[in-house]
Amino acid sequence: MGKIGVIGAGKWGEALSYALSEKNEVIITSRTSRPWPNFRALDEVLKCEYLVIAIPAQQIAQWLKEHFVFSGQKILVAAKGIEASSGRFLNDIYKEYVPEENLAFLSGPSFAVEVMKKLPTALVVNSLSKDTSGEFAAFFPSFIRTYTSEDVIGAEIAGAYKNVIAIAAGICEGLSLGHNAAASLIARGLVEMERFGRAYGATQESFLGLSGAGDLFLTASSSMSRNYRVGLGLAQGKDKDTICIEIGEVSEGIGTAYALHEIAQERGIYLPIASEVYAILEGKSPRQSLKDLIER
Ligand SMILES: NC(=O)c1ccc[n+]([C@@H]2O[C@H](COP(=O)([O-])OP(=O)(O)OC[C@H]3O[C@@H](n4cnc5c(N)ncnc54)[C@H](O)[C@@H]3O)[C@@H](O)[C@H]2O)c1
Ligand SMILES: O=P(O)(O)OC[C@H](O)CO
Repeated sequence: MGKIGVIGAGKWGEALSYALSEKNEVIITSRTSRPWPNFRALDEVLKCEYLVIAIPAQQIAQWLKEHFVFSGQKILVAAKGIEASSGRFLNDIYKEYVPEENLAFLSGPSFAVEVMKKLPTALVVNSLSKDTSGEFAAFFPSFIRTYTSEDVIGAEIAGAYKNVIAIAAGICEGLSLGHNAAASLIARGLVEMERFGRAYGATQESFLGLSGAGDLFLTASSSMSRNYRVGLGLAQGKDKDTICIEIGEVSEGIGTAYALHEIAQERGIYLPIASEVYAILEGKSPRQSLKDLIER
């Protein structure tokens, strides 16, 4: 198998580098140097035929502008989020630099810490090009089952939106609202995600499978999720900046909630849970949000 370059050595970049090393030669780079044998300078990694980019959604546009040079690479995007400042999906950002047939997007339930332990995992590689999705899917190790799909927009929306519902689920747990409320929130969250996706031409299948329901069930039911932990913090009355400092890792649900709020306003799409998450991030009382959702 060919050489794969991973860009971004946060939790997910590190886990993907580790997993992909089972069958491939993998090198990794990041802003901060790491004492790993396969750590290399960005220039060298950019020369790889296949790149896996794990830089968060809120930073990727700037990073591409400053550092990326297209020379025919195929790229697997590992981030899950919508750009808050513009409401742009990752596909829209990347395709300014890379032909769409060279782009693939990774989705599905996948905590990095479990991948690092080689626990069984199932993921979807989504690309408009069957060749590109097939090539990336074949790179994954034996403990990761991969599927392929052409529903790029569905996978992207599902992966980003579930982070916002996970924040809501953390709030639900933090307020001790019980299992009935948690299950209702997850179920209605899935309906909301799918309705939003449909407005962009996504298929229902993506939301019922690993990219949607699978990742939502994982993230919205475990304090291993950073987004869920943001919700726990909000329920305790902490503000988002304090919570982000305490967590110390990226929570894509925050930026994505702001992006969804903007899109919902512009396009007149009904997103009750995401709208309440946005309002809570802006300081609304979680109990008032609950009341507004229940009495709606
Ligand atoms: N951790 C997981 O379990 C997991 C699983 C699936 C998907 N993801 C997604 O992967 C993405 C990355 O998450 P993570 O867990 O690695 O986050 P993390 O907080 O562990 O690391 C973020 C990484 O991004 C890099 N980064 C941040 N700003 C940058 C910039 N301006 N330029 C270059 N690099 C920059 C940081 O240096 C760091 O290496 C997110 O979109 C997340 O939703 C994470
Ligand atoms: O820890 P989170 O909330 O960023 O979630 C990580 C992954 O997206 C789970 O699939």
